[in-house]
Amino acid sequence: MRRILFVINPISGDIDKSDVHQMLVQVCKEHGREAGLFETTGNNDLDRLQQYLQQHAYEAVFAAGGDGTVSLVAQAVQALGLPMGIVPLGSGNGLSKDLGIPQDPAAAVELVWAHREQTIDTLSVSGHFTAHLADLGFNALVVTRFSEGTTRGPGAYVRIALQEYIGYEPARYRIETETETWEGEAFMLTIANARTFGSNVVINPDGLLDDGWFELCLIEPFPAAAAPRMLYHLYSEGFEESEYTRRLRCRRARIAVLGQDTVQVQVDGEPLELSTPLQVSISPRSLRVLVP
Ligand SMILES: Nc1ncnc2c1ncn2[C@@H]1O[C@H](COP(=O)(O)OP(=O)(O)OP(=O)(O)O)[C@@H](O)[C@H]1O
Repeated sequence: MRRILFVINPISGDIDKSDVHQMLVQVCKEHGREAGLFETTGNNDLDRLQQYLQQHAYEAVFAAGGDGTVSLVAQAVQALGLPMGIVPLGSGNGLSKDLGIPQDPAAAVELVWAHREQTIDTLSVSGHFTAHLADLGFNALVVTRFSEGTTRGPGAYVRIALQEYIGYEPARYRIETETETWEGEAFMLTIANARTFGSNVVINPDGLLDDGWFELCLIEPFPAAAAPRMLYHLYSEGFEESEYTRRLRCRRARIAVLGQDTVQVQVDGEPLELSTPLQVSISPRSLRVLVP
C-alpha cells in the first residue's frame, strides 16, 4: 500500500483540523507512503469522490471525520473493492470504536503501515447504505434535531436528547423477518450491523460485523422511573438484562410503522425521511476495512 487518499471532513466533531492535513502528509512521508487529500463539501460528495477515485490510482482510502464521512468513504470504496481505514475525527466515531481503531488520530494513522484487513457485512435500509447502525424512533429524532442545529459535538447531542425525551410519543411497529413477526410499540428500534453507538451505548452486545446477520434491537416504552436503570444497562453491555428490550436476529426484514407513510430514520449518523414499510437486507462480507 503506497498511495493513500485521506477524505477529510473539515467540520466534523467541531474539531479544528488545520494541523491534521500536515500531520497526515508528514507521517505518510516518514513511512514511505504518498498521501492524497480530498476535502468534503457537504454537497454531492459521493459522486465527486467516486469520480476522483476513478481518475486517480489509490490503494486505500481513509475517512478522516465522523460516522457520516466513514459511510461516504465506505460506499465509494466498496464499489471499487478498495480497503477503507478510519482516522476518527467526529463527534461519536461509532464504527471505528466497533473495529477497535484507536480514538487518538495520531495512533489511528499508524494503520497506514501497520494493520490487518477484515471484510465486514454492510446493510441496505430501503436502498440506503449502512455499515454501522440505523435506527427509527427516539434516537433518529435526536439525530435529526442535531443536524438542524448549529452546534456539533457530544454536548449538543445530550442537550437535545433531554429536551426531546419530555413528551416523546413512541410509534407502533410491525416487523416481519424471514423467521418471525413482531408487532408492538417501541421507544426506539435499531437496525444493527455493529455493536456500539458513538456515544458508547452498547445496543447489540454480541453483534458481529462479519457474521452475515444483522439484529433488530428494540427498546419498548418504559416508565420515566426506569430510565436511569435503562441507561445503566445500555452503558454496561446489559441490553438483554432489561425487561423492556428484545432483539430479533435476521438476514432480511420488512418494517412497517403503523399509521405512518413516512418515517424519520438515522442511517450511519445521517437523518433521512423514508417511505414505510422499510426493506432491510444484508450484503455479507462486502467491505474491506483496515484494523489494528
Ligand atoms: N465542508 C463541509 N461543510 C459543511 N458540511 C459538511 C462538509 N463536509 C461534510 N459535511 C457534512 O458533514 C456531515 C457528516 O459529518 P460526520 O458524520 O463526518 O461528523 P460528525 O457528525 O461530527 O460526527 P459523528 O457522525 O461521528 O457524530 C454530513 O452531513 C456532510 O454532508
